[in-house]
Amino acid sequence: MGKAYYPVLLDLQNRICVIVGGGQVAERKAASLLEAGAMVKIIAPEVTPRIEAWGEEERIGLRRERYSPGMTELREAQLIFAATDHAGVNAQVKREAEELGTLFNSADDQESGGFIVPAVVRRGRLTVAVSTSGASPALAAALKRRLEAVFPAAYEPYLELLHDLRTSIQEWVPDTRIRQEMFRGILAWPLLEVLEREHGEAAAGWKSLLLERLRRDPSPAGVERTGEWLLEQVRQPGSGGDSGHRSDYRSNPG
Ligand SMILES: C[C@@]1(CC(=O)O)c2cc3[nH]c(cc4nc(cc5[nH]c(cc(n2)[C@H]1CCC(=O)O)[C@@](C)(CC(=O)O)[C@@H]5CCC(=O)O)C(CC(=O)O)=C4CCC(=O)O)c(CCC(=O)O)c3CC(=O)O
Ligand SMILES: NC(=O)C1=CN([C@@H]2O[C@H](COP(=O)(O)OP(=O)(O)OC[C@H]3O[C@@H](n4cnc5c(N)ncnc54)[C@H](O)[C@@H]3O)[C@@H](O)[C@H]2O)C=CC1
Repeated sequence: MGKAYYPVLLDLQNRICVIVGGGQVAERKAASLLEAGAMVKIIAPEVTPRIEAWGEEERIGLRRERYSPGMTELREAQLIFAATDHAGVNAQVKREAEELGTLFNSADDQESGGFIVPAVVRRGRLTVAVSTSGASPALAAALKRRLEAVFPAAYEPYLELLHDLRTSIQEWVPDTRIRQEMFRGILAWPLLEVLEREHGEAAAGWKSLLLERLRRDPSPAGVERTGEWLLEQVRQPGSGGDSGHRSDYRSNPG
């Protein structure tokens, strides 16, 4: 059995991340770093057309040179990636990263003692990361594709809504234990089902209705009652009632 890695989610917003190498692997690492809002700097004599374009658009810093120890970019970096096709160069980058005490990723050496990158499914605030600890990157990528089908796009607004409900409940309910019971109770609501059909204003309408109900009855029992009410709306969208939002739901069943 291999070693056990410790998974974390890094906040790299506006942090400098340096990639030595400019091929396919460097491009993939750079794309996900840009998604995370990092300031990416690439050092390589030859780069892919996409990296070239990012350089021209100044979306990344591009230094078209061979790596040599002591470059300013590495000293400023929070993370250092070695992704050249020369094991010797990658090993040199590793040595410098160790001297600097900077977290390091090697594209070609799992024993490098740095961090490794998982395959990722993102749905807004939801991150599902898969790793095989280096045993089979191909399997990590294949499992990611399977998980993409498990998590539909509605998870993005679903998490936004859960976040808003949670923030309000934190204001209304002083007791942590009661809050926790409420948060767990909300997971039983058929919210995902609603958000798969309702978008924009209709979805916002549901949000205010749910918040209003919870505000009047901020308790675990209130969560349960609101869940039952919501289920009723979802199951029998045609049954009576006085809510304009409910008729929105009825008029746009999918
Ligand atoms: C250790 C690790 C270090 C690191 O890079 O962080 C590493 C190392 C190596 N990868 C190699 C090969 C491939 N890597 C991929 C793809 C990905 N590799 C990624 C991560 C990792 N790769 C880390 C372990 C992660 C884990 O196991 O969980 C992903 C998940 C994330 C990312 O890179 O962003 C991304 C998928 C992203 C996605 O699809 O979403 C494919 C498949 C493909 O390209 O379709 C192949 C070819 C098929 C195969 O070999 O399986 C080789 C051999 C090179 C050779 O043989 O020459 C090495 C070196 C070695 O094994 O020593
Ligand atoms: N971790 C991963 O996911 C994967 C890792 N690999 C490994 O990563 C290596 C790189 O793969 P690719 O990107 O496909 O290779 P590539 O051949 O497309 O790119 C190599 C890059 O390294 C640059 N380079 C070479 N010498 C350099 C130096 N002295 N200083 C700075 N840059 C230099 C080149 O200019 C080029 O941009 C492979 O050799 C393989 O060992 C391969 C596939 C996946």
